[in-house]
Amino acid sequence: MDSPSPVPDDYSNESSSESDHPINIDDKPCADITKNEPDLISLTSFLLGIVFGLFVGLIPTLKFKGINFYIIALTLFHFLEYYITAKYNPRKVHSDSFLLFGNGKEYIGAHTFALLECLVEYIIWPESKKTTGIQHYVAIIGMILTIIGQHIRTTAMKTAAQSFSHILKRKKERDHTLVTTGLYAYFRHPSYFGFFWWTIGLQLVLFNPLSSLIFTLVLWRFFSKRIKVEEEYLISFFGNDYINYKKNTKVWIPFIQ
Ligand SMILES: C[S@@+](CC[C@H](N)C(=O)[O-])C[C@H]1O[C@@H](n2cnc3c(N)ncnc32)[C@H](O)[C@@H]1O
Repeated sequence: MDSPSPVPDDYSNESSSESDHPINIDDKPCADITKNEPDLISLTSFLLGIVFGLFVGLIPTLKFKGINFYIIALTLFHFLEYYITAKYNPRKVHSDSFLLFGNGKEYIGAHTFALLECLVEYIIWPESKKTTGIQHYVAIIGMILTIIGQHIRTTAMKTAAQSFSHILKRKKERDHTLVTTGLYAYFRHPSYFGFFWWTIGLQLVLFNPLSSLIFTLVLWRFFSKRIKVEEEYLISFFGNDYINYKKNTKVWIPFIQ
């Protein structure tokens, strides 16, 4: 069995399933319906909405509110991945843009592991999940990281628009331009930065010591490798423009240059 990973599989899947053939109607870029089956898209959005609504509704009932926050943030994240791609990058939107389908076993396994860790610790040591004392501050820091991380990720996807792709591009497409404005003027990889802190924030909200450590190590290792490869391609696409951009911007994920 594959080991759990907090990285959605579409990140690691190298085979392109995004639309390579632009579709325009009245000069407006359109989504390819064959890659966005309406029944699947509407059902997925509906189910994400139900789970989101259920955990909002359960806020007064559940004792440990960290669970509510976790599920609300998770469902919102997956909805926004599709929605922002559909809105700002319609030619590349695909049912996989939810980052839920494909071979997502490791990713689902990682979140299941985190929820199980929380449950087991709650059963054997309920005090460990009480939001009093220092834990109150840990929960607040976790929530702030999650909210800011989500905001940065979503804003980056909006700014990069057609240059953003969930799958790493190994061939330059005609509409791929170098993005150096907005958040990209301050962060070299804002969507990765946002996702990194979003994930760690969620583990802090659950007061999960084990998952906090494992998720941080796995994500750090993943992004450090991914950024190296991505930048080799970006240099081959944009040459000196990317080299100069790289010189003047930082990643802001600790120990990644
Ligand atoms: C999942 S997106 C992530 C973008 C960026 N790494 C970030 O974290 O915001 C990956 C794609 O974005 C493209 N990309 C990354 N940085 C870019 C930039 N500054 N301008 C244009 N394209 C970029 C890469 O070619 C890659 O195919």
